Amino acid sequence: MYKLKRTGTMELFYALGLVSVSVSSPSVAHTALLWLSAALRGCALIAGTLVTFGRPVPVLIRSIAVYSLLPAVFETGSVVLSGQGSWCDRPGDARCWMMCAGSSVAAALFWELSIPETSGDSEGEEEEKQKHKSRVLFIRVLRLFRPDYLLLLGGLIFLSLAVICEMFIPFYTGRVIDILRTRYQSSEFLSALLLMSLFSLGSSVSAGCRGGLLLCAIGSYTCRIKVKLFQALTKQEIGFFETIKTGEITSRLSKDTKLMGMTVCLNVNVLLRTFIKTLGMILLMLSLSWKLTFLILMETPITGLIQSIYDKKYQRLTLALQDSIASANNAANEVVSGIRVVRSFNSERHEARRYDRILQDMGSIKNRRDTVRAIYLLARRLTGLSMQVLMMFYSRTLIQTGQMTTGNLVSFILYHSDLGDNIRTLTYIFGDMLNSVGAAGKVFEYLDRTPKISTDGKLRPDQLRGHVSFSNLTFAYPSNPSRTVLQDFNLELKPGEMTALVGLSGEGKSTCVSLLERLYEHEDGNGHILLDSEPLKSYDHQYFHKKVVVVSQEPVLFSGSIRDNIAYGLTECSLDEIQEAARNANAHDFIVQLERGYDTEVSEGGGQLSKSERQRIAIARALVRQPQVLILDEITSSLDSESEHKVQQSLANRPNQTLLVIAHRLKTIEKADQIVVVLAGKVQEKGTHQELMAMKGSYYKLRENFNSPQ
Ligand SMILES: Nc1ncnc2c1ncn2[C@@H]1O[C@H](COP(=O)(O)OP(=O)(O)OP(=O)(O)O)[C@@H](O)[C@H]1O
Repeated sequence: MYKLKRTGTMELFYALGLVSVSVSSPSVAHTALLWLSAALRGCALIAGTLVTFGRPVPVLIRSIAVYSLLPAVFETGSVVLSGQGSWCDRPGDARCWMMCAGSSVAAALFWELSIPETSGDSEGEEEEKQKHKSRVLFIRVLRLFRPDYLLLLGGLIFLSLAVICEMFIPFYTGRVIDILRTRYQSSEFLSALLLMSLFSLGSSVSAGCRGGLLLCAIGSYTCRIKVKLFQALTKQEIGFFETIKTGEITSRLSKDTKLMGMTVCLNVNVLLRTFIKTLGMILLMLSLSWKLTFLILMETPITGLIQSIYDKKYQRLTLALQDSIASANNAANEVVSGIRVVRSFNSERHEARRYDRILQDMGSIKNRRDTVRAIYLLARRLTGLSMQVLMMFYSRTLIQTGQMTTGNLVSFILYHSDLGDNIRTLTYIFGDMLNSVGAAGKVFEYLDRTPKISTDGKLRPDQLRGHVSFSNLTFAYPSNPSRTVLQDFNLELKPGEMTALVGLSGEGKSTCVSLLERLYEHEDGNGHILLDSEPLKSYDHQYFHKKVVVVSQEPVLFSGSIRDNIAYGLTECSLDEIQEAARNANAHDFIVQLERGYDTEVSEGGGQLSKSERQRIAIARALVRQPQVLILDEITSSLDSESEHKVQQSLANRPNQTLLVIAHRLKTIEKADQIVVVLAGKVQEKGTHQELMAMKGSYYKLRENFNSPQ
């Protein structure tokens, strides 16, 4: 006769009439009673904490939940597995009480150490927002896959087929063993063997097709995103490139776009495959022995928790290690590139010590990472081993009582060894998916960015005179907004006239050119720049850059032939036009002397040409467009006098062109119609050479300085 002892909380329930059932053996009623008492005990204790603290304390709630539920879980487990009750069938038993109290404290401690509470509401909200953002990003990444839906669908179908086939292989392995162990019937044996081979073949073929289709989808997706991102980047204003490091941009283009593709394809592939496989395996295991399945599933939360803690810690340390490797490389690079300074300041020892310190830091991070991995492997092995021992022990009883065959056990063991791996993969993939979605976030940030300088202008007049006026212009660079570079700047460039900007270095001459080229834009209300009385932004982007062309101080050439470089950006340009422009820039003669003439490949940056040759190609590139406004920013420094003469002659052949020249060699601009001296971002003086010399002001002083022996 089984009686509940009237102890503790149970006495209270008893008194309230909630517990009054007596059962002679473990039964459904007894189990229900245990669960009811667990629920009531939990509610009473939680109510007690609420009254005491006035608010729910998560750590206490968790401990109470474990403490209250454990006896019922333990007892139910014992009844299900062995058919006998444990010492928890008597609620007052000290062993049960101690086990529950100890386990709940251990569980609470384990939880607190591994998954600490967030410190405040704002952090919780932040986390929630982050999750929401990740979900939104994930959907966006998925949507961009639209053109590859067919490939993806095919991949997913083959994925499911591969998984289903794979799942049946251990099942038929067990069957074959059973047939061999018991009365052997060749037809049964052969059919089991045939099915096993068919499933193996099906799984291999489907896995191959799945891999191929998904890789195709990733390739096409990554390529599409790269092009989109590249287009978005090239539309950005120059100020954007000054605030973002080149490394960051290239990393978005190469690494993050690839990660985005992986997010959906590889992770979803692995996730789905593992998920379907896990589910299927659990179903098959249940069909083999539901009791044994129930036993081994108890391991799942522990494996999941261990894996998730390990992933978080390991990832953090891996990132730290990467940073540390990068700083060690930086330190070495710095010393190697600046070895002359290091040597002449006798700081070899100092640098060696610095490098050693960085390496030691790196070593310590590496050790910590390896320790975490060792502990993880140990914990994983121990859990797996304990579960295997338990499983073997229990399966012996099941086989002896005829509830299971040896073949079933073999299948079961094969499934079990896979199950642990699958659960680990599932937990890992979730973390990895968040990482990849983070990469997508950075790519979308650039994709969504609206350039600060618009290119929506529509104006394309048939006739452009090329009259430019800067009026009351005030400007500061976006990267240094507190420093005004141009202040109330006024300047007029007339068609058919040559204007020269002169002045000391850093006074604002190139800034005028950058503004006229629309590389930067002044803020509204800070003056105007008008071209034929219209603001620059109202002109069509392509039209504008065909009519207003600059040749800058540093000639930039791109990889491709010389011909491509001269016709750069023009859709239609004949070889005659190219050669004509090259002649005017005094580049034709040296080009035809090259082995492949105009088809000579220019390496990136034009490395194998001299600066003067590169400059002449850059001038030809400007002249071939027959611009209405031509800007030459300090080009004469890299030209010999013959080339300079030739260029001046060809410019004289276009009498209606507006010409703006920046020059340090003042001799070259004496013939200019207007010379403007720029000082501290303002127009200091203007006039012809003769007028300015007669004034004996800033221009005169510049000339004097220029002519005086250094
Ligand atoms: N991209 C930039 N971002 C921030 N400040 C800049 C930038 N470019 C130039 N400046 C600053 O603006 C000022 C004017 O520079 P600018 O290049 O227009 O002078 P400059 O007269 O053309 O000089 P130089 O003759 O040496 O080319 C300088 O003080 C310079 O430091």
